[in-house]
Amino acid sequence: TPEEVHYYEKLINSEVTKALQYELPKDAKEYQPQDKVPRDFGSFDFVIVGAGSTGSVIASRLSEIGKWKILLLEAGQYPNNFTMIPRYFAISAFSEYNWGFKSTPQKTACLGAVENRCLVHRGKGVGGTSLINELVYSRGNINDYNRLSKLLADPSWDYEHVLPYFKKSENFHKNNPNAPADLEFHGTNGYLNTNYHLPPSNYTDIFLKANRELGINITDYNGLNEEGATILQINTKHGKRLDEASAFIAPVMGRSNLVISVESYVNKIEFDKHTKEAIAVIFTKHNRTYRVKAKKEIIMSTGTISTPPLLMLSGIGPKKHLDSIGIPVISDLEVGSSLREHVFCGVQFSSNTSYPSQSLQEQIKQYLSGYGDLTASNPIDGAGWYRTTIERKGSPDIEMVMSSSTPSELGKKFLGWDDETWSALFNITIPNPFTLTPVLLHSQSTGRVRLQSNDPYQFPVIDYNLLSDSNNLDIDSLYEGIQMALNLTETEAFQRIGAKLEVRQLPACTDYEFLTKNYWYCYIRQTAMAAYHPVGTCPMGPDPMKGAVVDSNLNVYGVGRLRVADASILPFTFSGHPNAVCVMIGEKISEVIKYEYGISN
Ligand SMILES: Cc1cc2nc3c(=O)[nH]c(=O)nc-3n(C[C@H](O)[C@H](O)[C@H](O)COP(=O)(O)OP(=O)(O)OC[C@H]3O[C@@H](n4cnc5c(N)ncnc54)[C@H](O)[C@@H]3O)c2cc1C
Repeated sequence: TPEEVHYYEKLINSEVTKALQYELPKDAKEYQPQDKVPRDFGSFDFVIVGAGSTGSVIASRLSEIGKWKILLLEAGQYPNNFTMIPRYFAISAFSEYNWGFKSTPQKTACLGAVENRCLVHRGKGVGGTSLINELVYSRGNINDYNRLSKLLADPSWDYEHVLPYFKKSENFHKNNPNAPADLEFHGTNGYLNTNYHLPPSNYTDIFLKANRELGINITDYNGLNEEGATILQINTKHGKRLDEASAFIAPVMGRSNLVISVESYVNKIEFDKHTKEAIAVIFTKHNRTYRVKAKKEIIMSTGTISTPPLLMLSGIGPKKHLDSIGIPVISDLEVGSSLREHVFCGVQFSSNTSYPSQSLQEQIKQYLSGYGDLTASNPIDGAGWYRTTIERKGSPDIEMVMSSSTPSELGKKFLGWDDETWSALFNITIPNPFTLTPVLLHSQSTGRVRLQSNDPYQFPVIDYNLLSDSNNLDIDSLYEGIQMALNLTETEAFQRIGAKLEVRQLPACTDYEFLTKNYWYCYIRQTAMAAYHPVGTCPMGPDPMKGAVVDSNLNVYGVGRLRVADASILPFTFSGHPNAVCVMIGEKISEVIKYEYGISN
């Protein structure tokens, strides 16, 4: 109705204005309580901490068992009408739905960002990071899982065994008849709607044609063969964001055995001194402190960046580090010691084909009918998965994403560019710009997450250490990714739209001859950023002496009744985005728990 269109127009204008003025928080002091002695919040069979992509799935699945009482604790709020608009993910990132973390000043990447800090966008709210993500549904490569199961010596993590969980969660719609889809790899009865953005984009067509010219396969990257060019699958329903809470929790909100407590900031797990079993969780809500007991288990699903500080504050972490800040050690484990990330580095081009522009009202009308620009984070949904000459792990190590790229103040803010780099790259008029962005998938470099102090209301110290491997394999791979982007734009398909490289001399790179290999290496270190896919800070593995934090059933080593289930458990980055993997982890661990308690076979 015209009223609805007017409502959304007002909502969008006000959120954009708010986001432009919004300062990301510097700490979690808003959760600091006024009391000291915890009040009793009762007891539950399972306490799940964090209602993000993984925690939402676990809460939904465990509460299927009517006799189990489940508590889901979440620091943030429920999603709203604005977070539901896929196109505005970067605006939602400048609101109370983002924790607002930043990395330490970096030396080998993010050099064009303010203070050389990469922004570490992490969602806060019921839905977690899936409230602000780009909604691409991607599982990674079959070989990622086979490599994982080998490392764990546990066949339950190989692709054959995880595929049923992917299918169980998925409700796949082949709503674009031209999209490549291996239907036998997709599920159609799950909570998680997966489909294609409509209408199909002409730019995507050009991208696929260019790939075909280069002899590259067109493929369903979530099917048998990931490698090749593709049309991305996204998690939306009738054009709206389908974050994991909307998918898995909204349909079961009526269950009386599932209690969700929002605005509840967990700051500690308590253990029985003798048995070292996790028995309670301490959290603050509306300036008060509470203790809730867990009769069976506590499951930490607070994500790759927030799970390590919570474990460390509770006495689980590297002894040396905990000793240095005066936290008594319960289990000496390498928590937070191997942060891994994807790294992206965009390259701009101009063209002679304009992207059709529409009024906001028109876009809203289409959104309300379930299609159009607002229904995807990136309406150009062409992407490719390729191997460089460096790749040795049997799966693509570069993803290429095509997007439209109209420079904006919000884009600058979202990526954290400093004025100098921003002006050099974008403060120029580029006709009909588009961007090709290679993403490094198999990063060799590792970073870490540590505590600043024993104060739970301070943010963690996040050192990405991107592109820092001594053999330069990471930067070599990204350089090859850029060459792939240049090759693609030299095809007839791209030349027909007049594709032309639009890279400027960056002030920080004037020592290098423009567009030589050395120049590109400088360009990469200036403009490459963390791709918001962090994993690895509580890695699964068979041996805690070799850095593992959890076993392959996600039990934390050295203590009892405590599991970690979120992206932090992945010991290496996959050839894909992590959200669908988190959903699979949630499905899998829920089955494992039901089995261990004699509920399912
Ligand atoms: C901009 C952006 C784009 C992305 N695009 C994609 C994409 O297109 N496809 C894809 O697959 N992945 C994407 N990702 C990554 C993906 O969304 C995440 O990897 C995934 O959501 C992580 O899930 P998780 O369960 O590990 O943690 P989260 O979803 O982050 O959940 C953690 C939850 O714990 C809560 N929490 C944290 N600390 C506390 C505390 N102390 N007390 C109580 N609650 C707490 C948080 O508020 C949050 O709700 C993107 C991420 C970003 C930021």
